Amino acid sequence: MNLREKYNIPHDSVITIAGTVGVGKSTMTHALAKALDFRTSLEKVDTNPYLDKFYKDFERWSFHLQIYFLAERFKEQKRIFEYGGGFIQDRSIYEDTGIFAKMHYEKGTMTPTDYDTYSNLFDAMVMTPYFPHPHLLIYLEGTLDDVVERIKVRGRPMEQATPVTYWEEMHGRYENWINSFNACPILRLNINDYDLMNDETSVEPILEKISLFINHSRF
Ligand SMILES: Nc1ncnc2c1ncn2[C@@H]1O[C@H](COP(=O)(O)OP(=O)(O)O)[C@@H](O)[C@H]1O
Ligand SMILES: Nc1ncnc2c1ncn2[C@H]1C[C@H](O)[C@@H](COP(=O)(O)O)O1
Repeated sequence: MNLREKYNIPHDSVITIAGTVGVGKSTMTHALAKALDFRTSLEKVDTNPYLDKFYKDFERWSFHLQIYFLAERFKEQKRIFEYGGGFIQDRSIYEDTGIFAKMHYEKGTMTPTDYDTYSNLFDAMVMTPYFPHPHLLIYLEGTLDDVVERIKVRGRPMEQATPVTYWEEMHGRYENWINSFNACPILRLNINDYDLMNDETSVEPILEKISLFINHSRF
């Protein structure tokens, strides 16, 4: 019996991993996909044509970057649907608008007109009865210090050059965002309660929790 069967997790489940930059979403995505024999839907950072430019000049590139992310995530959504589920998704589409676009608009690095255009497009594409929401959103939470340390260790140059106040602002916003999120069931995991890098068996208690949440909410 494989782990998916052991924990009675439906083969067509779609699980999305949310949380601030550096908290461990990609690591969790790979670990869960491996354990469940699911496909991954990853955020591609290296091939993003706007990300470097964006970090150098938020005002100039924030609208372009949001449109790019929205298109990429929507394409991924289509791919997940076409395969009939069985996916772990690295970051949810909801964070693009609820965290990033909103933050840049409110901090003055996205114009009101651009934010309005982006929000209208997002709502028309995502906030409709036809958009398939994930079966579960796993929210990873950690302290600001731990997250900043992980960003440092990972060493993406554009993130190193970004002031800590940016990560601090984002960290605070995530807490408020998750408290009012209601598009699908949420499982909160604290990053100090598991260690997927050094202990492979730590995935099993997570699968157990996923099973409880998914089977409680899916019919
Ligand atoms: N349990 C862990 N303990 C220590 N470091 C971790 C752990 N999980 C992830 N990391 C490291 O933290 C950094 C950020 O993780 P990553 O999965 O890329 O985060 P995200 O996708 O949320 O940005 C990476 O360098 C990764 O190796
Ligand atoms: N919607 C977004 N707007 C701005 N920046 C974003 C958005 N989504 C992701 N990002 C950035 C943040 C990181 O630098 C990279 C990858 O995110 P990660 O949380 O490390 O997977 O893209």
